[in-house]
Amino acid sequence: MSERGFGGMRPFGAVLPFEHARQVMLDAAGIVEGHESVPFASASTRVLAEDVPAPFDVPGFDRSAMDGYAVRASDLGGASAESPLWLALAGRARPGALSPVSVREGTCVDIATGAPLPEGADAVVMVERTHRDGDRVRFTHPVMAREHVSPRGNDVQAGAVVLRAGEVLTPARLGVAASFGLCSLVVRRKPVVALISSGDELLDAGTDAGAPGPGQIYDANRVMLAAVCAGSGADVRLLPVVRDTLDHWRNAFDAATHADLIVCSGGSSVGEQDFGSDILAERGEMLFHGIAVKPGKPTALARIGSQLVLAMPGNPTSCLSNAYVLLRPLVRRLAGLPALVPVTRDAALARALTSPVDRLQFHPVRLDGDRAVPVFKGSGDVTSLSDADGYVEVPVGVTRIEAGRRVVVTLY
Ligand SMILES: Nc1nc2c(c(=O)[nH]1)N[C@H]1C(S)=C(S)[C@@H](COP(=O)(O)OP(=O)(O)OC[C@H]3O[C@@H](n4cnc5c(N)ncnc54)[C@H](O)[C@@H]3O)O[C@H]1N2
Ligand code: MOO
Repeated sequence: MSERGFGGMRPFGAVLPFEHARQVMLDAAGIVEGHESVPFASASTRVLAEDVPAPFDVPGFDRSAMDGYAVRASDLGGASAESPLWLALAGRARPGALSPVSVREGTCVDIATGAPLPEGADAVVMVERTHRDGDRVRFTHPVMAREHVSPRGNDVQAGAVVLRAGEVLTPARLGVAASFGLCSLVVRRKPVVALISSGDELLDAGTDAGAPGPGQIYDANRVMLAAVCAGSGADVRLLPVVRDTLDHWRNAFDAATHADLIVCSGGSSVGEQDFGSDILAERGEMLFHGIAVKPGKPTALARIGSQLVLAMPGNPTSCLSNAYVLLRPLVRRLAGLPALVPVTRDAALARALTSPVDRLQFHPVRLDGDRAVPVFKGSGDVTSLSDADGYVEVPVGVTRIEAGRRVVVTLY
């Protein structure tokens, strides 16, 4: 640990190509074990842990799909505008109860959408196609048997698996579960992600009020990382800011043994005070340190027993850019959520942009109609991404893209 060249600094050796690093990371991650039962109010976007079979038919009875009249189709065979047929009105059928009257030959029943079809009826005629005169109703069209009737079990038959383990709970799927009288579901446990910000300069807005002192800054990374992790299905735990000593790092890691994933920001580079990589080497197995990406090069991944640790750069833009392209897929994988499908836009680059020859660059851009406006200021500038809608990927080997060129923008 203490063997350091260059006056305590350790320069980066070889760094991994971005896609390689991303694959190493995804290969190291599996869905976390464990289930819990959650009420519907907090079930949206959770991942179902078990199949849900239908306990009964839906609808549970032959149901009218229209407001109108329940009839026997055979009674209206010859009905037309020229020779209308009249049926006697026998009563009313309303939702929530079986019809008190049945439909016998020559009669009809006034019925509401959603009401059980009265005994004897086999079709419904929309009210717009009829004319009522006292207790008689005139029909001018024939009707097919089953017309405007949703038969029992038409939507779902009892015993059919309507929701499957591994599916994400969307509003529609919650609606299906609700229609079976359920009010909670068994879902996969959320991965616990512990967030650590490190740096002697950092202030915590929660406890350190007032203007920063000389050389001090407010911690922005934990807030950004927490938002990305929570939006990717994690149960987020914020740990206190870690100061730049190995003992502080050790204490923080001791406090994070419950986490499935530890995400740190700061101290991931090669400086004398950058203990992030030291603690990873001390506690576990380093899977990589350094990625050929801009921003975000000093990023490390390690395994400590069953835990993963992703150590991100302190620079806010580097940290958040990596959170979008690395941390988000990692957390989604741990949570059992499907990989995000990138959403892209085609645009004309508003200004030329440059890129280092040896790193893949995720260059943030703002969309302005058909134009992609580069907005990257610097890795240390917290506003580089707040004005961005997405990024342009500039491959290794490409050092410049000229203004006016068509580019693909991947939205964040
Ligand atoms: N000799 C080299 N030096 C550096 C290299 C390199 O390859 N060789 N890489 C540079 C790159 S690229 C980056 S990115 C940074 C990352 O450094 P660290 O991860 O060690 O981050 P720190 O030094 O701790 O902080 C960098 C910067 O960010 C500020 N910071 C830190 N934490 C927060 C936070 N939670 N909220 C807001 N701002 C934060 C910190 O004050 C620093 O200004 O390394 C380069 N160096
Ligand atoms: O990798 Mo750094 O994020 O370029 O400043």
